[in-house]
Amino acid sequence: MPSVKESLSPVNSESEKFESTYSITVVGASGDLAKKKIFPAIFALFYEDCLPKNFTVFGYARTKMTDEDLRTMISKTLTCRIDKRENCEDKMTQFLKRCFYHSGQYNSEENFRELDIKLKEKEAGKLANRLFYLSIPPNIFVDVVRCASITASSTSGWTRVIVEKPFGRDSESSGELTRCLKQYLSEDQIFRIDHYLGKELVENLSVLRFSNLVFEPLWSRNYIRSVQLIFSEDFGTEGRGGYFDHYGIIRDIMQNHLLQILALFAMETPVSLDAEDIRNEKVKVLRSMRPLQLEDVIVGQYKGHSKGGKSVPGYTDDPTVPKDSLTPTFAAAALFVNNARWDGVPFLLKAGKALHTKRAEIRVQFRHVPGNLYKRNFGTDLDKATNELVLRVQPDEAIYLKINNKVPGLGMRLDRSDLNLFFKARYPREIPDAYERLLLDAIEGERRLFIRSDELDAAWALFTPLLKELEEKKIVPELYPYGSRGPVGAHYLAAKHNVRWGDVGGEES
Ligand SMILES: NC(=O)C1=CN([C@@H]2O[C@H](COP(=O)(O)OP(=O)(O)OC[C@H]3O[C@@H](n4cnc5c(N)ncnc54)[C@H](OP(=O)(O)O)[C@@H]3O)[C@@H](O)[C@H]2O)C=CC1
Ligand SMILES: O=C1O[C@H](COP(=O)(O)O)[C@@H](O)[C@H](O)[C@H]1O
Repeated sequence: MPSVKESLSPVNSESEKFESTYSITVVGASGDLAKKKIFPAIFALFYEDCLPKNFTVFGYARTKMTDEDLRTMISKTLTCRIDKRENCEDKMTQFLKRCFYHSGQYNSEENFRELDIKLKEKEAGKLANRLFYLSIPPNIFVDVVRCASITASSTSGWTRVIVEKPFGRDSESSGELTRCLKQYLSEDQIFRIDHYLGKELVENLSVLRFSNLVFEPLWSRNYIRSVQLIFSEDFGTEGRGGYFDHYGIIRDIMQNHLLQILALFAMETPVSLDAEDIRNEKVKVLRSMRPLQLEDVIVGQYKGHSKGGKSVPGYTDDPTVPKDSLTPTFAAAALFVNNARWDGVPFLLKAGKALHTKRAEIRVQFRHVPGNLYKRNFGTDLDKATNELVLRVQPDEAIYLKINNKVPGLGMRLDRSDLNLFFKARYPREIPDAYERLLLDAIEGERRLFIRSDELDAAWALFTPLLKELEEKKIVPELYPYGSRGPVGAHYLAAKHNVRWGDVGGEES
């Protein structure tokens, strides 16, 4: 099977009949994610000449649309990093010629056979590789996979399926989903996407650690005092309340995005960069986690308020959310990896909607310098003198290290300063969206950034008992005002583990 890059190279007419064709079928093409992320990512890959020569894009959904309607939808809703580039319009015109639409039901074998006929027309008897992107609610994943797989055996190339989260709501439903999908697909055809793994700084985490001798030896309980994984959004669940109320912030962000980052952060050195070697190490971390207790977690929910004639809605003001909903829109948790490397180190995870800022970061707080010669220069608060390594995942990607430095001049005054790698300044080019990287990886069969079923099982095994307890005991979330820094309970949780949240220490902390 030629790689995408090989198939980008020119071919002579003799070899043309052995060429591969590629198709991406976006199932749920009329939906929010397809418009916001998937079509823009496919177009960006096309614009950058990263897609194979013979590729076709199909949209599939129940909504009645023509090919032209889909094209109009794509060009009208397209906002991506490319859209201000030169010759974007020409490229768009070329791109749209490769986009087609088929309307059908998600459980209709007949409708998928019709799609198959249209795909075959484009494939023109060549080796046909098909990627299906399931951008649909999870209750119809299995129907679609069943119908799409009927035609898979009649194609000569590979068939792969990208599955969007949520992969179930707990161990049981996730296990059931995996079993059902595996009736029709093998594990290596399933690409479970966690788009945080496709973010530049998350990929860079392993590079930073494993290719820099100044960091790798420090990566353990001997030097690291706490690790903080923080996700905050400055908007609420507007427009997605119905979905969100069934899941909550722990399932929406913590059990997947933050836990995946934790596993990557804490894993042992993999044998190689091969997908299976990396995923083997991640799964070991997930299986080594100490079971989560209720007292390790605090939950919150945002409330509305009005200020100066402006009002913001609370979570339960959303008409699709029950007035008495206890679903958390904020959670903070202390997790521990029970192994020799991380014994006793708290991994503090925090995720919240409707907070004061939109940010995602990884913060590594180091221990105090033993017998610090300069301790009297820091007054009584030695915490202010600890080094901290921050990977700002978004916005404005950056890696910075907080160090202590002498303020120039006479006398001895120390200042906490940053060694700062600000990506925009160092690399003045746009960073591809996570969906671009992940789509390209799926086309190339690179599984490193996708979730394997045993990783998923381990992630749910960790969170399911906690989620059940929160729900059975009807734990009432602490209310916090929309646009605030979240519930104070999060500070008590950190204090219990003798640390402070690094993101609330100052203006540009
Ligand atoms: N939106 C986002 O930001 C994110 C979404 N996701 C996940 O991606 C997937 C798609 O998300 P999103 O685009 O927001 O979803 P939508 O609710 O927009 O659904 C996508 C499409 O599926 C069809 N659909 C919707 N509800 C039903 C239903 N009950 N039964 C059958 N078909 C239905 C609709 O198409 P039609 O009626 O034309 O058939 C709709 O356009 C979901 O699994 C979601 O959890 C993950 C991360 C972020
Ligand atoms: O998976 C999800 O992620 C988004 C946040 O993604 P980002 O790339 O914009 O940071 C979040 O809003 C959504 O609730 C969740 O389902």
